Amino acid sequence: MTLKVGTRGSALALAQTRAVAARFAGEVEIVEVTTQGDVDRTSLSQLGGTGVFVSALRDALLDGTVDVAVHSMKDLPTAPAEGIELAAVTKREDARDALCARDGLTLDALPEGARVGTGSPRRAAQLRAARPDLEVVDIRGNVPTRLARAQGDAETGEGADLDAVVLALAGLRRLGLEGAATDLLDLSRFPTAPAQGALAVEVRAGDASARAAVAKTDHVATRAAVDAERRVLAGLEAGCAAPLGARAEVEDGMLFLTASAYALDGSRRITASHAHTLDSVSDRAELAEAARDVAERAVAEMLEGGAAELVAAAR
Ligand SMILES: NCc1[nH]cc(CCC(=O)O)c1CC(=O)O
Repeated sequence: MTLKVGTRGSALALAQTRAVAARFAGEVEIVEVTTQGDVDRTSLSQLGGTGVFVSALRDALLDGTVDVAVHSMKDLPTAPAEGIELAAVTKREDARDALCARDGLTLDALPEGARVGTGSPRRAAQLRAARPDLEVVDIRGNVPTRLARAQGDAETGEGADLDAVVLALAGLRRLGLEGAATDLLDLSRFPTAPAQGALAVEVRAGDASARAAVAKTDHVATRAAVDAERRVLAGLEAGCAAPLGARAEVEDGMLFLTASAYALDGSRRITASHAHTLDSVSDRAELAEAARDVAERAVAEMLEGGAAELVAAAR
């Protein structure tokens, strides 16, 4: 039986879905599903609510149009979805954000007052914190559209109205556009969205054959890391548009987590870092417990420091 794999129709979604589906067992068919996020041109920060990219795909899964749904994991709301199980979390790509600037410029080398585009309140706050002189411009659209704002038309170079845009390196790589990156922003100064760079593979709850077909693409350490990061989002009751960065990693027998909440204007950053020592780096139950533990401690510390106020300001 052919496994029907649902995806958004954007070039990025198609590229990443094809890449992960190639590793599923048996025959697969890729099915494009249109989501509200693809249709709506409103600013992401205006759209409100979480998961605009996700619900149409989940509906297609639940009504049997597809057997598997592949999402960018950072676009998934943290609330569990009725009737759906997370069958696999793929090994994370480089999670860093990339500055894509005209003339090969780095963030430090951008001229005073340069115009930098992003639709993400987190990236906007981080940019303002690093370079208060920059003019941060709210942009939307798919990756090539956003790139064109800084690069102009692919052939003529005309029509660029920004000096740079910030995009996820993982997305650029999957599209073969990594060459557009002119500066890779380090994760300690620019922690990225929870789960950035990982893909979520969902199946209908209890569908053992679909679960088995995708099982090989599950990466235990990535699952634990993004679980910890997403627990911070949930613990602060923040949505995907919150000015919140988080980075977790399994390394040297420990699960590390660092998370930061920002004031939208970049004037404040509240950071917490915690680690949990593991007896085994491949024991799922222990990793899940470690993720819960580091996230709980980070959330408590951030709330103590006033993070609720920062996150609420972005609603
Ligand atoms: N919010 C859009 C989105 N969702 C996932 C990615 C690509 C990177 C990833 O898989 O995390 C992007 C584009 C971007 O942020 O530049």
